[in-house]
Amino acid sequence: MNQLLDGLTSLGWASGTPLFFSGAERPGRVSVVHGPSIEVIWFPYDAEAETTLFELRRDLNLRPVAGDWIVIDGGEPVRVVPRRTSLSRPDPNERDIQVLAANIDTVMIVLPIDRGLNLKNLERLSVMVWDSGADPLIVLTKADATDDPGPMVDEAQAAAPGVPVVLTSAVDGRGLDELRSRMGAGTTTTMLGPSGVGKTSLLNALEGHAEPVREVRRDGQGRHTTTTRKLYRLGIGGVLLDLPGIRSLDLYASDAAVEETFTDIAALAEHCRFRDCAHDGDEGCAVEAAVAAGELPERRLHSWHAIRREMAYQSRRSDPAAMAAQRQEWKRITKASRKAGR
Ligand SMILES: Nc1nc2c(ncn2[C@@H]2O[C@H](COP(=O)(O)OP(=O)(O)OP(=O)(O)O)[C@@H](O)[C@H]2O)c(=O)[nH]1
Ligand SMILES: [Zn+2]
Repeated sequence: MNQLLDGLTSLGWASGTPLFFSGAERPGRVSVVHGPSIEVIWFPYDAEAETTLFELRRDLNLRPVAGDWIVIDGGEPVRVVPRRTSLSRPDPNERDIQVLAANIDTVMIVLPIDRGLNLKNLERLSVMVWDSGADPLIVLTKADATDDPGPMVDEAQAAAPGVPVVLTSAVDGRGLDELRSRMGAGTTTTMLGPSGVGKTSLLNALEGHAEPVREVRRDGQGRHTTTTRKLYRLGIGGVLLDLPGIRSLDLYASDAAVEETFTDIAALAEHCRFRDCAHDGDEGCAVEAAVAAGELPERRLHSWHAIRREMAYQSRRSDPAAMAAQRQEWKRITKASRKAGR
């Protein structure tokens, strides 16, 4: 059993958290979803990990995503473990919210500073991360390509109050140890950021001390060894989920997540005359007063307005009634499968 627990830890399971399988059930983790099938790294017999492609069962309690813990019984997935955190965005094709990845502890918001820092992207991404339940970490890349990174570190800090900011370079290696120190055994990290910001370079640089997860793959024709380029088992102990699908910046988040990112505006809003003040020409608005007094950058209030507008659009686009009904259905199925499974 101890060896199995070590194996699970190497997939990002935090020791000390409750075990999610019992009896003949076997544990695994979803590394990637290919249409109707899921790739699962799991432990069929003992502590030796294998990767298997399973067809998705229609009656699973949740539609699995990368990062999900999953229970295999009788050679097929029978249950997705309730998620601790989930990263989501509006589904580009359907009127719904799409969960992109599950059970991520830290989301690195990766942005370059070689040509100035895009604060708007930083704010949008932090809202998305706060909403997921994971801890955000701002990673500024390409520090070697700018003479004076200091002011941009300060700007990043001011744009996301309370979120740690790490200055890095894949070229000279600065900041990498600090990232590694946050990626210890039993943690799962992923990276968010637009194309070209340096995510792949960062991963390769971190991987100087790491190796991709390597297991035996069974594909019906026998067994052969392979590597999974989606779920990296880092030398430092943690797991890095590399999810090319998560590179869009569409936003869906709760009001609470916006407040976490805009704590400065939330604090000022306490002093607005009206509780439902829109900070947009309203009488007695303390936020606009702070902008006028030069205490709050105007850009910051513009971002806040833009993000709120976008969220209002997204929530109109998706159908809340249909979503609520779907959630009820999931709950019902989870309960039923728990009763049947134990
Ligand atoms: N000077 C400098 N250039 C870097 C650094 N990291 C990445 N680059 C360059 O930036 C470009 C994009 O880097 P990638 O790592 O491919 O970026 P990415 O975020 O993975 O891009 P996508 O795969 O498109 O999402 C490449 O030309 C890299 O050589 C760095 O630390 N310093
Ligand atoms: Zn106001």
